[in-house]
Amino acid sequence: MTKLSVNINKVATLRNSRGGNNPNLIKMALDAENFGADGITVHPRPDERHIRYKDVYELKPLLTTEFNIEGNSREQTFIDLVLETAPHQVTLVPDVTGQLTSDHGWDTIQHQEYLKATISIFKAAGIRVSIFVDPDPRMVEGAAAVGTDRIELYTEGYARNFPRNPEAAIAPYVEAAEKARELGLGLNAGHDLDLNNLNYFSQQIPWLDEVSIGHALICDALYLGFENTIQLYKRQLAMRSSL
Ligand SMILES: CC(=O)[C@@H](O)[C@H](O)COP(=O)(O)O
Ligand SMILES: NCC(=O)COP(=O)(O)O
Repeated sequence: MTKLSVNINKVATLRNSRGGNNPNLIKMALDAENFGADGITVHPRPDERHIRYKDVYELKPLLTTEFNIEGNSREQTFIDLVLETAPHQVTLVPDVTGQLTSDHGWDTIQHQEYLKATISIFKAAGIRVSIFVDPDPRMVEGAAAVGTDRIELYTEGYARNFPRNPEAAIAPYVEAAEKARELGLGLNAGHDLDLNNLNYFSQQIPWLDEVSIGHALICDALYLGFENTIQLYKRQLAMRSSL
């Protein structure tokens, strides 16, 4: 069954807006686990506008589910943070400095040497590595060649096109996911997944290992409550019907 990793960046964004500790990020992470999350994802950025490096150090010993740290490994501070906190998984994302949010995957061919070297650092420390890629079979082949354990498919394009034409929206993702399976890569997905588009994605690619979801899930929680929302997302991943 596909795991749900709850991205708590937006909880930190809300907390930081007033400078205090409300909402309490640690409590919300632990509550997310109690409410059924299979993991917690954070994506620290150098300006610490949401998750702070200090949060990551505090979270690690307290979490009981899978901890996934996403970020830009071109920053030495990110590499140090990951090696010092030793999460279950690190997801390498080719962010550029000052980027609003992640908006593209790795070019795994152009950056082959860099990725090989960086992935080997994390793997030597016993940390599973996933790399963020666009749904392009060539990029998936490139990912296998650099030695990553998993890929994370960047799903913003799927989410954007889903309301108009679900079949067309999912097609490149199924192709990329099949390539990943053929090459023996684990498979994650994330970005803009929500209660409307998650079940279809999950049913079309049932071998998906994990989704990480933050923005929509935290927005839904404002209306539906945090516990209920996590359960609703889990249900989308569990539901199987003849489409
Ligand atoms: C890697 C990725 O897909 C992003 O979705 C990111 O982790 C989300 O975090 P932000 O919403 O803070 O950009
Ligand atoms: N890796 C994607 C992620 O962690 C959350 O993305 P989003 O749901 O906030 O768009």
